[in-house]
Amino acid sequence: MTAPTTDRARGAAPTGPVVLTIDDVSVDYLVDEPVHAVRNVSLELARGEVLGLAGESGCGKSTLAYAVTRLLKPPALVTGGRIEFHSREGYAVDLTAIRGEDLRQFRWDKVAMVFQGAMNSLNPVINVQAQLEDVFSTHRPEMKKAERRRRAGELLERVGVDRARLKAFPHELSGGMRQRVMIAMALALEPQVLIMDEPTTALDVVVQREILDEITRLRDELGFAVVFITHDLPLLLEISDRIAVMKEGRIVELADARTLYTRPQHEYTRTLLSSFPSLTGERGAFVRTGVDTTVPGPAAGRSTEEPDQGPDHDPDEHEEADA
Ligand SMILES: Nc1ncnc2c1ncn2[C@@H]1O[C@H](COP(=O)(O)OP(=O)(O)OP(=O)(O)O)[C@@H](O)[C@H]1O
Repeated sequence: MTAPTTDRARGAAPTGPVVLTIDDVSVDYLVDEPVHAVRNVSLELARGEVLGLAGESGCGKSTLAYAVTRLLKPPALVTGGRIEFHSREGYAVDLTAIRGEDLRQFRWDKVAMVFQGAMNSLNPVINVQAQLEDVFSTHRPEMKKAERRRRAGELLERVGVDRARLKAFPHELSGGMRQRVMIAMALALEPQVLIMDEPTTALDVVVQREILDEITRLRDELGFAVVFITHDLPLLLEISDRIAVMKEGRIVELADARTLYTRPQHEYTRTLLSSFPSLTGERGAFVRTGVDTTVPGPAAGRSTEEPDQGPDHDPDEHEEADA
């Protein structure tokens, strides 16, 4: 087991078997003035959990994701640490050492990714069906054409897109649908870890919410773990089991979502929480739970907690959100 990142991380160990261990990982960008983008980060991801990675722009979230997926390119250099994948089948893979064909096989198969703007990386001249089938031709060469075809249709429906869209070209789909196709591709080989870096940022809020619900449902159904990266802390509070807060390349706090929200320990986490008025205003409950408690109805009245904002915080100040 890895040593916890900080004292504050101690109460936030994963509950259950670990699928990914990030142990003391550091990444530098070797430019004129080297940037220490990730500094001694240690994290454990439990099988099937959603781990949110929060922090302001430039704190190193994407660099960490790229280190895990081994997609870093020079001038980036992993200067230390170890990343290990623990397979459901009982073996471990040292992701810092894996190379060549092994790495190519590993990626998508065990750990898949959906990045911001991934929807724009679909090939514009190939229809959705061919792009989905291509994942199988590359990684499952033994699969027969009819099987690939069937699986492509199933995948599309799994992410909430009608099978009739298989023949569509990317430009014929909305942004949300294209992002769903990317999620379908990432899930094609039933990976055990899905890394999502701002996957819904470019989409409008309604579509964003639909896709988040879909990801949560698929996680429940398929049991993969998710590392969900965004600067949008309210969103993470909604969807994550645990949240790691990153600042200047380090994880400064790691806790389950509720604890992080109600009892933030680190000054920076408090600052981050308070920078989202939606979390503390009367609409806070909606932002956190998706249930609008300001509108009378069956869902109204669901209890939510307000964050501990330090000694000056007046607990009655936001009582409407708790009503
Ligand atoms: N190719 C590069 N060369 C030099 N420095 C880089 C490079 N890519 C990223 N950095 C620096 O590394 C640090 C971490 O960047 P990173 O993109 O990982 O942060 P982030 O938290 O993902 O930000 P964002 O939310 O804006 O995507 C930043 O200081 C950034 O300027």
